[in-house]
Amino acid sequence: MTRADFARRIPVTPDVLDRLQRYADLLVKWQARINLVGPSTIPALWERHMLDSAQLTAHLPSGPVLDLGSGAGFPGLVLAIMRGGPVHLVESDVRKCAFLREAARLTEADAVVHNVRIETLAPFPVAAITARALAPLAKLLEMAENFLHPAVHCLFLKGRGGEEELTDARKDWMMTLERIPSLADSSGQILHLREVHRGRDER
Ligand SMILES: C[S@@+](CC[C@H](N)C(=O)[O-])C[C@H]1O[C@@H](n2cnc3c(N)ncnc32)[C@H](O)[C@@H]1O
Repeated sequence: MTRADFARRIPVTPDVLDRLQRYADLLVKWQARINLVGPSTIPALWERHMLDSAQLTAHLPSGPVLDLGSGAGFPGLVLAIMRGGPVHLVESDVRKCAFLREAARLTEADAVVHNVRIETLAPFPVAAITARALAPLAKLLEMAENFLHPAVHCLFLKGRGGEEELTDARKDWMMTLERIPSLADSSGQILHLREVHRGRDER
């Protein structure tokens, strides 16, 4: 998938596309020095990373977003570029945070980088929580627990194992669930959770 293919799938302004390109260029440049994403995924950057992240914009409520384990900025930094912020990027690795700060500066993204482990971050109000490739769902909800409230939307990008993770998470958590097929991965889905709270459905 090229940048032009991406723009055919996701409606974006020329300005946003230009800022995404700046982000892509910086990522390729830094990737030579630090491992930001799997090297084999670089040729498919616009599909595997940009489209995969950008598809979440259609499902996000307005208001602050918290992106857990942002790594090189997927999906959080793409969302900050596409829809404005604030998007809070939580990442424990110091070098990845240096990259995220530089990428946010260069793309004029409304992103706040928190170089901490998510478990230690003092909670603040957010409208949505996003994550990709951080942890299985049950663990992810534990990590997000301080930020959960009935109105928060959780949008988690999941691959093939999503169903198994759901079964496991439902042993300890109740939620309203919508499954959305991924635009970027034929075996993947977005788990859109609302009203997440601890408990077990005994019906
Ligand atoms: C597999 S990477 C995924 C990165 C990105 N979300 C993506 O999909 O490309 C997971 C990232 O989460 C970070 N991480 C792991 N545990 C964390 C924690 N408890 N708090 C904050 N970041 C964490 C790691 O440093 C790593 O960059």
